[in-house]
Amino acid sequence: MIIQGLENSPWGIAWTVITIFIVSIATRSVYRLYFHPLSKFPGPKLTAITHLYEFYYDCIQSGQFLWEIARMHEQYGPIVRINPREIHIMDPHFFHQIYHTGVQNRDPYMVNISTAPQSTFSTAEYGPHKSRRGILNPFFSRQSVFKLEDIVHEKVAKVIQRLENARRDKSAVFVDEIFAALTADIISDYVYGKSLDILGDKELQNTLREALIGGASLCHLLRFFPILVKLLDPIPSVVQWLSPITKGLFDMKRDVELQSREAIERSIHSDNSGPARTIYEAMTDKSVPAAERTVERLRDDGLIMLAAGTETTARVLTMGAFYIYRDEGILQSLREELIGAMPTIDTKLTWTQLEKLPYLSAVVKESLRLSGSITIRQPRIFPTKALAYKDYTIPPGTPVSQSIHLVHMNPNVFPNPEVFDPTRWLQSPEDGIRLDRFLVSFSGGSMNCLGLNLAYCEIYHMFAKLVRHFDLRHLTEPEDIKITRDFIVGLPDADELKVQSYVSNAI
Ligand code: HEM
Repeated sequence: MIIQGLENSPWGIAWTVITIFIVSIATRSVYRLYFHPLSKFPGPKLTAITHLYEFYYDCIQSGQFLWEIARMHEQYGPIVRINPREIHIMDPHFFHQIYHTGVQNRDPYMVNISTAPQSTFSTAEYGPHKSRRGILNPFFSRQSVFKLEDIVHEKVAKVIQRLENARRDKSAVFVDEIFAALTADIISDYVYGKSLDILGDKELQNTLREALIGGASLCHLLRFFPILVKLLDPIPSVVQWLSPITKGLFDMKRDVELQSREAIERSIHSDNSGPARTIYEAMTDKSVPAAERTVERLRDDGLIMLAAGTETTARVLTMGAFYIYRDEGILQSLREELIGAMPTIDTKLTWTQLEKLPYLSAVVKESLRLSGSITIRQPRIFPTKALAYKDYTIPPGTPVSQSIHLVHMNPNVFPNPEVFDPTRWLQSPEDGIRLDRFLVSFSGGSMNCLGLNLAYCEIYHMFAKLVRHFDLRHLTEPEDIKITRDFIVGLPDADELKVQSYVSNAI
């Protein structure tokens, strides 16, 4: 259909291409608006037509789409079509109907954020995910965490020593850096049996954290341009050019790859008798299909465990420490309870004993709620079943999500959601409300967080020791840590969450 009279001119060809492009966009838009299976769902017309809406808020406006989703719900109600193919629900009572243990897949576009395509996290389909996850589960059960609790004790003691040095020197510390060193040291010890020992480094040089921040900066681009995930390994320079802070990510990948090669090498010469002692031993056991015992598989799961186990828990500790010391009443209530349970500062309690302390438990929950540890939504796809919500039937194959951060900031469930108020957790059972159902930091169902027991164990121990030993006077203000952007984890306006404080002895 070249325009008459212009058949052989470059203009004629250009016009034809442009015309075909416009007609195909117009046809697709009409289909998405009026004939698509999601056409009857509420939402702005533009989001129904194009992914550019989401692209604009996340890639151009720097991680803002989550807040745009909240605005859409204000206008259109609890169920909204947030892009041409996805439904978002904002109803905390419906969270566990989306995230449950039945057959469901992850959204293949969303898993690209991990930069580790062979990991369990990036395994979108239910069956393959289940078999990969089955190998890792035993290492993160409550029983396994109990066995390794000494690692947590030892690293928490190192944090206390560092804070003691800062107290003595009267120097201000970045508590976020200390907590990220703690969690990185624990998870590296846990996964490899060899700690990164960042807490032992004078400068707290944390390549793992740098790698994570670099990787997270790419997350939205990777969703929209999955080809970039394929370029990560063969042409890292392209990705580093797009985002220079990703250099740490590639250094990290190389390190983990080396560990993976060594583990595979060891497994070839091992007689495989007795139960696996380390995660890598389990992943290279001869009972695992050979196609799964590859360097890429070990590397990518190793990377995800290190990544997922570091910044998330560190944020809960940072946010919690910030709020505990900003409110004299909260600090005193917590300290009184801890002094009762730990008569001297050297008293060593177990995680199970700490869990029995009601005020500490309430502080842990409130810290999890407000930490914004994972802000990115995690859509689930029901491959064969339709999902009913109120008068709507969501067709099988549709990605459906509910953002953890929006559940935690819902004023109907958590009145004054911006306020750090541990008493809401103590009051709710008295009011006959099961508030715990709405604490969904670790998501839910069979694809939920693998490391939640380890995270709880770390948080309980660190808060107990911190408050028993020290007072903190923050130089950071609440507006500096207010979460305004979503880059997998919640970020403030600045590129990193930072809390700086002076340390003194607990009074
Ligand atoms: C407070 C700290 C943490 C929070 C808030 C958190 C939160 C989450 C969330 C929301 C998910 C996504 C689940 C989904 O798709 O529905 C996840 C997945 C995951 N987390 Fe955590 N996490 C934390 C700590 C940890 C730790 C300490 C580890 C240590 C290994 C860990 C390992 C993982 C892994 C491996 C996955 C992927 C699981 C899978 O695909 O089966 N996380 N986490």
